[in-house]
Amino acid sequence: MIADVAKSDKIVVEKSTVPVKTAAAIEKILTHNSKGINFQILSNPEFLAEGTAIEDLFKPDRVLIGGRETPEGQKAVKALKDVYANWVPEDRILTTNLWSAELSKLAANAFLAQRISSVNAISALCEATGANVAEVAYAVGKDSRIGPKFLNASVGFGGSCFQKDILNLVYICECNGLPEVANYWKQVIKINDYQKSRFVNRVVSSMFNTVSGKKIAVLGFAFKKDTGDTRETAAIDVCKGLLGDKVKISIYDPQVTEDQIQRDLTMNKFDWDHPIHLQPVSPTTTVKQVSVTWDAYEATKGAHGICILTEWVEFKTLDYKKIHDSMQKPAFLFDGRNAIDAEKMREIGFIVYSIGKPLDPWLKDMPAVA
Ligand SMILES: NC(=O)c1ccc[n+]([C@@H]2O[C@H](COP(=O)([O-])OP(=O)(O)OC[C@H]3O[C@@H](n4cnc5c(N)ncnc54)[C@H](O)[C@@H]3O)[C@@H](O)[C@H]2O)c1
Ligand SMILES: O=c1ccn([C@@H]2O[C@H](COP(=O)(O)OP(=O)(O)O[C@H]3O[C@H](CO)[C@@H](O)[C@H](O)[C@H]3O)[C@@H](O)[C@H]2O)c(=O)[nH]1
Repeated sequence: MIADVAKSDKIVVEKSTVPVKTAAAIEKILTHNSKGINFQILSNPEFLAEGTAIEDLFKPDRVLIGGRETPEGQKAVKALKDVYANWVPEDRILTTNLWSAELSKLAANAFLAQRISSVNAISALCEATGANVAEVAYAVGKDSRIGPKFLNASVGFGGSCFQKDILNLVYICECNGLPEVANYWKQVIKINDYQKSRFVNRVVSSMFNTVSGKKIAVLGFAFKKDTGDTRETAAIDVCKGLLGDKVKISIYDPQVTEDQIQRDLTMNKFDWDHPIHLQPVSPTTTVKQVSVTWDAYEATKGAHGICILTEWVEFKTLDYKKIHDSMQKPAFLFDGRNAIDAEKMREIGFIVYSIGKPLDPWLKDMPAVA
């Protein structure tokens, strides 16, 4: 512990995303072990996103520093502010009290995830009514009070942060006797789970209500493009949902290894959060119905359907005519990211499902039961 080795006063900075009041716990532990040394705890949450980490570091929307409202606390805040001031404009460095900084990080992620669940909820209604979610999101986002970012309907948000941080927020609400507020935020996760199962149901119902014995190619396994991270990726739940129906799945992702995919599909939810030596995986527990390829054409060869689950740019420029020729007919394409031009795919001969877009007559005849 830092208290064991510190020989002079220290500033301790929380960078990780933590429950509100964590600084108070750290402060207590350090003070009780301090041997006369003073510790100032600061909250300085990290807002970078994967895939854009360096950009976010150099040009952050804001830097947030929370500290005690005492002269010592404010001195510590200033010391950290001076470090950031080397490359971040001063008006982007916000200073608050400790609890505001800790809570702002959780609130920011909850708001971001809520936007995705909101547009995903609307995507279900678009499919039911013939509206187009891209047009709706564009029109809604043109309102400057709402703004255009983070309104892309998808198969569901993933990543190590959103779900964990909302559950963190929910837990804090419950601990503070606020069950209504807790339930409000829980709903963001419920809609995300609903979106993933809705996608699986759409795949199964379109393919004559069963995928048993069929081959599905999954293009993209990472939780978003430009990362090999698979934590909480929607692909895990979609693959597990399909595997319930004895499907054969062939997966291609430019950044994710076979080992990682097998581990994800055999592991229980949240087990990835444990140290690797405690993870319950052995070579005998691989999923036999799943194969992993290093080529999109190999993955799709002989397949009955394709699911696009990550918006990798290279998926836009694949030779879909060649892919269609190599597939079983009718050939299905389920685009969980609205990543490709559905009209062009229809011209090639695919039966296409795009999240939140007007449905093919084929899909209308086979409504998915969510
Ligand atoms: N990944 C991101 O893009 C990102 C962005 C902003 C904030 N964050 C936050 O940063 C923190 C780290 O995220 P990450 O993606 O680097 O995670 P990570 O899983 O890669 O790293 C977490 C590390 O903490 C260690 N750890 C876990 N529990 C521990 C414990 N009880 N005691 C000591 N060590 C423990 C793990 O062994 C691991 O080395 C999280 O709080 C996350 O919410 C992450
Ligand atoms: O319009 C959108 C935007 C994102 N997503 C999905 O949402 C998830 C999260 O995306 P993103 O936020 O870009 O990635 P993260 O790296 O998880 O970053 C989030 O989580 C980090 C960890 O807390 C924060 O620091 C960042 O600010 C916050 O954006 C991914 O599955 C995306 O595909 C959508 O489905 N639709």
